[in-house]
Amino acid sequence: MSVRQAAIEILNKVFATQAKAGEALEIASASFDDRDRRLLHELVYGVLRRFYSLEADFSRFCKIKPDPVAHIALLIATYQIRHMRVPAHAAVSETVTAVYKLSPKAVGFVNAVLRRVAERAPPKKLKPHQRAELPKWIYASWRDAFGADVVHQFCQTLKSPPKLALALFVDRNSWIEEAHAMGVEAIPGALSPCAVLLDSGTDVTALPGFEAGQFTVMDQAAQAAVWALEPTKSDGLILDLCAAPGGKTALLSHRFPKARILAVEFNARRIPRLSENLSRLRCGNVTILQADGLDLPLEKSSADAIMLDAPCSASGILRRHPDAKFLHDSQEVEKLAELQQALLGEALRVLKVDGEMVYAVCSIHAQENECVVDSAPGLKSRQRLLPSEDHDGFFFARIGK
Ligand SMILES: C[S@@+](CC[C@H](N)C(=O)[O-])C[C@H]1O[C@@H](n2cnc3c(N)ncnc32)[C@H](O)[C@@H]1O
Repeated sequence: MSVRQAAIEILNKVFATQAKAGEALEIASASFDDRDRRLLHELVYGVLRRFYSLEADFSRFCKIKPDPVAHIALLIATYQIRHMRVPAHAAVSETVTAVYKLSPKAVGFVNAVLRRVAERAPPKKLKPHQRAELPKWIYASWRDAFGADVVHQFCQTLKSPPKLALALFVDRNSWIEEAHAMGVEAIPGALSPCAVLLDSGTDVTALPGFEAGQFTVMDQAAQAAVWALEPTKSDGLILDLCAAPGGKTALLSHRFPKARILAVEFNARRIPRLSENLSRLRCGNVTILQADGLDLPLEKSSADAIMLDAPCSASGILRRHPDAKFLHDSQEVEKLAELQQALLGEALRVLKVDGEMVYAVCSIHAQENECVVDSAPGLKSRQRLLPSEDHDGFFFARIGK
């Protein structure tokens, strides 16, 4: 199978069956060498990031509605013509060959449309949601919440891959010095005392301390949510609800080495990875519990502190996971908000009086943010970080009892 064919199939799975792009890519990548794997990755993520402007571009030349394969092929080829250093004739012919294998009757149509795309400049005017590369409903909701200028500004940052961010469990200055000595550019992150930022393509396995579990990959906005937790007792019981794959558990474990940490995860299929990560990151004070965060097998008022990193629509991490904008609609966001509210209620049941918890989500929709926490009587503070060049969008709130 060619790279373009694989890209069409992966994107089709994302659009038609709401598959996660990362998982589909991991499966498909196994049959390609490094160079083709990088190309496949770039085609899939490039199209997901710039879907709306690409669609507006080629649609000018479509007299009929393309079938799903033709639609995705047009996205892929238009992406190559506009954003990659692939000669237009090669982008067209390679894509047309892939269409021939997957939907032969669409070949003539795709070929004709792509030739027009290659001859013409991109459209001068795009609708606001197309400029922001967002579905209409997300654009409208964020425009109303944050203002059009702010949305357009942060959406610019969503069009390219993010920096690599690490949470370090060793002295940050010494680690950065070691990285510099190896010729690796690394700078401290401003949002977390243990964050460092590196170029997006950096190979983590070649960095100092990888084998020794001295760091984990985690955006610095997510780290800030963990640093927001201020337990009254640093050697008590800390619950990490919704723990897999364990990034925040690991940071909690290293921040509070004397605490007993219980990492709760509902999805049994995610437990092996959680367990593997925690042992690689030397988190000796953590016990894993497979349980439903909505019905915890724990006494009322038994935990000193709780981190609740709730499942969400991932609207804050579109730069990292641009498929998230195709996976949830506004009704699903409402359903997620109900789940988040219920998880918060159960967390507050098991939290000790005078204990403290952090509610966090990597989404910036108000429904999943202030609408969830504002009715909590012990709300102490809340913060929404909008996505930027240096970090993801994130929301976290400190809540006492
Ligand atoms: C946002 S992810 C957590 C990321 C994790 N805290 C980290 O930093 O690596 C949400 C997790 O919640 C889990 N989850 C979903 N519903 C749950 C429930 N009812 N009880 C416990 N965990 C749940 C999901 O399986 C998923 O692993």
